[in-house]
Amino acid sequence: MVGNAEEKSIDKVFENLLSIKPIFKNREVLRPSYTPEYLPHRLDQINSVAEILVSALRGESPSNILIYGKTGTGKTATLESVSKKLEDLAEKMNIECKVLFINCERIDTQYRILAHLARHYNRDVPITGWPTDQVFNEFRDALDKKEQIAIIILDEIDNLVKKSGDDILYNLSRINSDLKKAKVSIIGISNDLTFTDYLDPRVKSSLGEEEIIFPPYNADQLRDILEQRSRMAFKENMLEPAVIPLCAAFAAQEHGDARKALDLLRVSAELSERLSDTVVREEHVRKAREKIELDRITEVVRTLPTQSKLVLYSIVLLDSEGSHELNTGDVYNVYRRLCRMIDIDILTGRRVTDLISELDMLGIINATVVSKGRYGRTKEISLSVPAESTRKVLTDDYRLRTLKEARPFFHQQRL
Ligand SMILES: Nc1ncnc2c1ncn2[C@@H]1O[C@H](COP(=O)(O)OP(=O)(O)OP(=O)(O)O)[C@@H](O)[C@H]1O
Repeated sequence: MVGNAEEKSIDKVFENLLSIKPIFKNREVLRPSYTPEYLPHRLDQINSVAEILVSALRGESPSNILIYGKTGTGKTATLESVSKKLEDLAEKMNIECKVLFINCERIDTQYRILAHLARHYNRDVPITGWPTDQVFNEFRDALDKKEQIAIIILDEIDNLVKKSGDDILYNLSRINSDLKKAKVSIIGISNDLTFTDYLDPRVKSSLGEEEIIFPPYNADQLRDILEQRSRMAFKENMLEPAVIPLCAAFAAQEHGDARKALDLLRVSAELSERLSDTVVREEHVRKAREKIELDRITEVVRTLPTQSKLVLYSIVLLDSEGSHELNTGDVYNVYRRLCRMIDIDILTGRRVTDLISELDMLGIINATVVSKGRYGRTKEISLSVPAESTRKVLTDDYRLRTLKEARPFFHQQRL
């Protein structure tokens, strides 16, 4: 009997859910993996890239390019659309020209990049084990079998250089002098304007033959981007008029990131859908913004090293005790107790001060240096994130689990 009733109520659940009028026409177009055919407010950058790459259609190797811009400014999307157009035209004109996209966040060593390139030209290269020279020769020989142009795009090139140095760039930027038939151009895409400081000057001048900057979007531009996407994503009249301007304004405050604006719009609509609302409203946007921020904080806190988690937990405990003007000494005292409780090495006061600065940089706490006159300087510390959810994420870590029951400490009690 009970089983039957349950079955019926499950049927009802689906019935109810299906009776809600869907807000989305196509949710996928709001995801970062989707690139629209037309990119508003990137015409100048599209023209600059195309003016350089057009040489490939004349059988010449285009100049190398360095592309800079903050995250979410459309660098990858622009390069993807220009590359696709270039390859289509090359095919029509019977020119052998391929654009090879490499994400250096994932493929982040010289060996892996060369192996990836060699495999693209059907060479069998093991995942590890060969000397790098051999992999390089394999790629070069495969490429040079016929007249062709390879445009290698190294996305997130700053990651590659910081992790593995610039040998790969040195080798690739000199490859043309070794090739008889084929030609290679390199395009590096970076979020970090200063990454070329890490490069050998020869690599720097060869890679940076051309430089293109992608500025952040302002609120009006983000609004156009969201309008374009929402026409594809939503059924008609599903958004209240204030929704898109608000998403655009929030994202413009966070360095004009189109990815953030699109995420905010998608999460707002998902929230409205979950609340069985008929349209997306301003309040959904505000709630979605809080949810995204909380998810971000949770992820940052969850992935902190144990020692930083202990420092943060000390601040959370002091905060829950109602101490509003915490200083480094208070935090250090509680931190030492926590370390003893779970039998973990105690770091020096100086090191803990460094960890406090790192938490400040991550936006989890706010630490301001204050002068104590002849007693030197200290930091006044406060939490920038909600204490309860932070405490929960911290004690989800099995090493800190036994601290769940730790009572708030009285920081006046010096050790
Ligand atoms: N002008 C634009 N028009 C429409 N969508 C855009 C535009 N610029 C960026 N986007 C969208 O914003 C998202 C992020 O863009 P993209 O990945 O190109 O940024 P990026 O500058 O390469 O960022 P990152 O440096 O983090 O990789 C993608 O979904 C992309 O389609």
